[in-house]
Amino acid sequence: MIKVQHLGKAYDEKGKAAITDVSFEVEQGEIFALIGESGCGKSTTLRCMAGLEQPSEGEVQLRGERIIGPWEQLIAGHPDIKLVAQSYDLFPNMSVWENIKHPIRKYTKEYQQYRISELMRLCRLEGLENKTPEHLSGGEQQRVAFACALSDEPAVLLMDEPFSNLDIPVKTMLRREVKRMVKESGTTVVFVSHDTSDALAIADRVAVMKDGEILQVGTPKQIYSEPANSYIAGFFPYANILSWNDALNVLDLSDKKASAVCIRPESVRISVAHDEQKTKAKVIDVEYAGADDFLILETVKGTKLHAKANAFEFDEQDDVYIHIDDYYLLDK
Ligand SMILES: Nc1ncnc2c1ncn2[C@@H]1O[C@H](COP(=O)(O)OP(=O)(O)OP(=O)(O)O)[C@@H](O)[C@H]1O
Repeated sequence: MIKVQHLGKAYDEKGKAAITDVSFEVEQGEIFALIGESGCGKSTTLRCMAGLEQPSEGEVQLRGERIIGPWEQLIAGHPDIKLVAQSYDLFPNMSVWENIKHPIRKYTKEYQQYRISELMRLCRLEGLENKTPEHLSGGEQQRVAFACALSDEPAVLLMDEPFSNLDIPVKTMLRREVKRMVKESGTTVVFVSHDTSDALAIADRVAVMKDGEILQVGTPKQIYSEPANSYIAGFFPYANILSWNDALNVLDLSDKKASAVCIRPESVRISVAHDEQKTKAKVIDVEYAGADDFLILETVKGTKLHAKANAFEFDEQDDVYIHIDDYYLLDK
């Protein structure tokens, strides 16, 4: 559906390029996430894909046709591609109904009625028809922005940080809703986020960006369990990225060679019973987080590890024995 080929963008001819040689493809109906730290070039990539930014190099194709940049046409953008910006861009003086109607105002009254009612249902906005954006919660405004973007049935929906500025319960609910709405409508979606949990929760595939370049593209499972390098491995919270020497303190790595080792917190198995076969460690911190508690452990040889465990079962200074169930070797 959409093909990004060797895309490059330098805002300032003398300065560093915002993105360099960015390439990936997105299938029809797929949810694709671009993740990376602030300033790594996610929004620039998205804006080039929407035809709102002129690429310095490379191109973006929609169904095999090049997206024309803003310097080459009078009105920037592409009719089949909609971008939902971080600011939602709703009309403040219009009701929810009128906001959703705006992109399809040229169609017949009957079609408008049918389409808006369908979107109100799809985006769970029933009952909010007459409210203006200022009287809606953040999550509701986000759903209205989503309905507006979907109203003219774009082939591709681009979303810039759709889940930021939302509290955790709303964010969790909205991620689930977005996935349902997108899969139900068959739209192709590319969204950007600096939060790996967004990508893991709803994306079919993920691209990790750093300093304007794509480091790895894969399914959430591949990115999580086969990270291409330590940066990607460490981009997920609580990952243990150990130097080779530190790793030797907790793992038998004979016959193996790498520059670093990644151990996920859920791979650190903890027991309290004395066991000569296991590595002795001390609990140095306990972090309560409800469903996902974490311990910080330190082995007798000084290697620190995050471990997932029921925090109520442990106290600081407890002696424990650990076994590493799984790990990944990292080359750089
Ligand atoms: N209009 C612009 N003019 C000049 N430089 C820009 C412009 N827009 C972005 N940049 C620069 O390009 C780089 C990439 O910015 P971009 O907004 O694409 O990153 P991002 O990953 O989306 O960041 P964030 O997550 O903070 O939104 C940054 O160094 C930024 O300062």
